[in-house]
Amino acid sequence: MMKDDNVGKILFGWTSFIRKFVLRVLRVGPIPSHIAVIMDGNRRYAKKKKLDEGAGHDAGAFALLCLLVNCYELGVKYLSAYAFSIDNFRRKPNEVQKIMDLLRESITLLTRIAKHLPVRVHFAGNLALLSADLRDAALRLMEATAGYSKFVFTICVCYTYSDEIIHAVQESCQEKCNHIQEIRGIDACGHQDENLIKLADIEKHMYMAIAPDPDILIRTGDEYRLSNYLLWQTSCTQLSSLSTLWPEFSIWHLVWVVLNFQLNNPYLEKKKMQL
Ligand SMILES: CC(C)=CCC/C(C)=C/CC/C(C)=C/COP(=O)(O)OP(=O)(O)O
Repeated sequence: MMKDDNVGKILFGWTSFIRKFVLRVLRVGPIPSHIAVIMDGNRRYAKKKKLDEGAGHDAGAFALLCLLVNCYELGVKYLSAYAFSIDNFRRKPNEVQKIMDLLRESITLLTRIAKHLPVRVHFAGNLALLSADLRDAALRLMEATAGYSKFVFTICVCYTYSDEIIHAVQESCQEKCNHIQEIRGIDACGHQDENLIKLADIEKHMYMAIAPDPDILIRTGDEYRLSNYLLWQTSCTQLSSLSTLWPEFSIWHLVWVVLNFQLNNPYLEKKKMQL
């Protein structure tokens, strides 16, 4: 279980001189605007440390909140995390329940953190699949932090890219239908091109519309797949697969990944221009 005194540990326990110095040095180079993470290796971490499975996810949530603080201080503007995919509902019921409980605790913790760090928290995914109380807590946190614009933390929950694209297409169709109904009988024939669904319509209705495409996607736990995560948004993203288990992800891994981004940046920028 994540404890409330973790707020202090996350915000103040890590503010060492070395950490601040390292982040300042890193800021000399280009800073990624958006970092996304696939947090693999929580159960393996628990096994390695001879803990129960839930403790691995607790440690993973703590690592994520530390990354949030480090990204904020580094000057990154968006952090997105794949916290729970729709496919994860196929796991054992007690494991699903534990992750849901952890999400609930994380919402409480983030509400407290937001009092110290002006972070906008956004939940991206099919929130209708969450239990009513968890969905309400998520919506309340989104509403409470909606006024912050310096940093956006997106928690992808009940998310898969396939679901995101179906959602965006359905919403776009619905919007066009409403539009056609409005103009029917006035000048419907003259609006044919307007009635076609365009790229901008789809993008507007993506769950991830709140953030630009990620500059870096980190996957831990020695996995090299995208697992239905942000497939639309990652055509020009630097992929960093690390063998580290997620709960062991530290500031040094972040430094390594950002340094690689800085080295590759001229190439990535050139590729973006060619799109
Ligand atoms: C603050 C916040 C939103 C917290 C998120 C909590 C958290 C770490 C969720 C990760 C969930 C998950 C299914 C990870 C994959 O690791 P795994 O369980 O598949 O582990 P394995 O790769 O060792 O099997």
